[in-house]
Amino acid sequence: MATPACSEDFWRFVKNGAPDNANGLILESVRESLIRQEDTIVFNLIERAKFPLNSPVYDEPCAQIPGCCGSLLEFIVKETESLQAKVGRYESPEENPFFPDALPPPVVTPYNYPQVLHPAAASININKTIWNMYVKELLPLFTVQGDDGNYGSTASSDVQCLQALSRRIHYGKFVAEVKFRDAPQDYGPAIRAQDRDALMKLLTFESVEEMVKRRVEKKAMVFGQEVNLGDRGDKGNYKLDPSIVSRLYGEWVMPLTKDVQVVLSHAIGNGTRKSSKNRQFH
Ligand SMILES: C=C(O[C@@H]1C=C(C(=O)O)C=C[C@H]1O)C(=O)O
Repeated sequence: MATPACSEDFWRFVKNGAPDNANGLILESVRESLIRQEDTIVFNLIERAKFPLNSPVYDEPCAQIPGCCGSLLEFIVKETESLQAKVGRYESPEENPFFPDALPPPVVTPYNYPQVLHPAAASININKTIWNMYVKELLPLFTVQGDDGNYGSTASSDVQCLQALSRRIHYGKFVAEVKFRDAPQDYGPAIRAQDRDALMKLLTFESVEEMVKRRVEKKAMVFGQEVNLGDRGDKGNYKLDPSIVSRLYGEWVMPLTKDVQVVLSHAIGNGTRKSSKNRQFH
């Protein structure tokens, strides 16, 4: 049977229980993107680790800025997203805003992104969970305690980290799309039955996850080492603790990526058709 031309056709096939051809190449390209995104995440975390925790960025209202009632981080993320929305960032199926309410429309001609995802994918946004994980759990793990007053640079660095983590975790939408397409005979019944455990089992490749954890740890070692000419390498002294990056992936990034996939399958099972990135799921 020929591969359905577009996502809509494909999902009709799934609903009808019709088989589809597996296409390993597609999963391969999704995995390649996830691997490349690791570089961005590790670099961004190394950049953020230059600053101490600087807790006022997160804990205190930014009283000096007129019209701002939340934290400095909230302010900078909202302003960044507003600017980026104008140039069409959130038209991309890879991007999900942290503050989707009242984003301005694009002022540029929209780029014609290929519609590869099921329409329900646009309704999935777990950025609230990602925000809480980053601020409450991750930051205290990889920054040193303290306050150097460098709040603007710290918050700018947080924007990069949050956006990179959000993109990676929401990439679960693409992982789900290719995995469901590759084996509709397995995923179709689990989606229709909304069987979370069965879906998790199908989606999980433990050997891949082990490899991912080892690779990101190695990337943190390579990217975070002191580079000297000659032999004076400062071995074992890293800008970011590599074991924390491995933990980040094992405890949060990969489980949340799979959550996105399961939430998507529920939305599909529930027949979510009309959707908008303006909805937050928790
Ligand atoms: C992304 C994949 O699916 C799952 C999620 C993974 C991840 O988030 O990196 C890794 C392995 C799988 O358990 C994959 O199979 O490559």
